[in-house]
Amino acid sequence: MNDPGTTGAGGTAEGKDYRSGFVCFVGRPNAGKSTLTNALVGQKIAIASDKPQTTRHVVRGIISRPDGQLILIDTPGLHKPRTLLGERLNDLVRDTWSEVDVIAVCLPANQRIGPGDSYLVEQLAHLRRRPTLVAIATKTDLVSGERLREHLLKIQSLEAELGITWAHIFPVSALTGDAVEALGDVLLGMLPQGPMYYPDDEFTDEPEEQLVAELIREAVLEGVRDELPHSIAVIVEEMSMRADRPEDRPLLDIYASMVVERDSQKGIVIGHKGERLRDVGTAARHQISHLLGVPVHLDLKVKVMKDWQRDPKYLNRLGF
Ligand SMILES: Nc1nc2c(ncn2[C@@H]2O[C@H](COP(=O)(O)OP(=O)(O)OP(=O)(O)O)[C@@H](O)[C@H]2O)c(=O)[nH]1
Repeated sequence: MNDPGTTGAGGTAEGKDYRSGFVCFVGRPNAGKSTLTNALVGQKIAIASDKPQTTRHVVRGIISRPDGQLILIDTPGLHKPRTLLGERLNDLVRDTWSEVDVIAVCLPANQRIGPGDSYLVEQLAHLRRRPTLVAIATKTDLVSGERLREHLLKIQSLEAELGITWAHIFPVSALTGDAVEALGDVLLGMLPQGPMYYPDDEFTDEPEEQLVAELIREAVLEGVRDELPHSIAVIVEEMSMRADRPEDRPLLDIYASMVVERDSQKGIVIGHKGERLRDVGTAARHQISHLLGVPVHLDLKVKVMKDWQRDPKYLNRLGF
């Protein structure tokens, strides 16, 4: 991702000292990743619903400065996979981690570093291509100087324990703003020289649509697995950012169809007075919105394609 020759999205670097690249904040739930993202990004960005054309990754925020651009990438957490989708999501997370320039591990100062944190760092140690690693001690406002010192030493000891090297160990409070600006400087300083990437993409790439289709399918199957195990497919007909939205309130419109094989199945999927369809829509919308990091409007219809599983024309259309 850090080769400006192949990844530029058409933007221009402002002089030869211009740095740009991709940073991913990781850490256990509640570690303070979102709050820190918002603090770093402050007023200076368009909270990104958009992504640079060069990547399939979810952009969480963009910090643009005269001397560079830092693009914060979002990934879901790693979870014990129970389904193929779960495995693919984990693969996607690891792929993303291998491609960014810097991974910043958020370790809240008010909590002991535990097995979950070690597991995460171990996963980073085993990536096929390991980016620069930074440790961020978050929420420093919640602890005493003594406790913070202990926390920082513990973070440092992970190096020997897990076979990694921190390029920096950085204490910060997103709440008070303490050291946030300095963290931005440090992160930007670690990026390679590169182009100004610009977020002007419209979520058109195929893999993302497939992922969305699968999230919808999972939501549908949740309620009807026994009744209709294999009869449901999902087509994402259209996916685009809604025009004319304020920059800080983006909305992604998704038009999708659930495909069933028979008229009788249509009723099952829709449910009494459309209740099931509404529930599925709500569940899927939350999942998609979480994955893509942008609020979603989901328009879900049900279509009957007679015996689609045996019809090559339908199968092609459904991407099998
Ligand atoms: N005191 C204090 N609280 C903080 C700070 N940063 C975050 N918090 C609080 O910690 C909680 C979790 O913060 P988030 O930013 O949502 O954490 P997250 O890592 O994004 O959480 P997930 O989305 O669950 O992964 C929230 O209640 C924040 O207000 C900080 O610097 N100081």
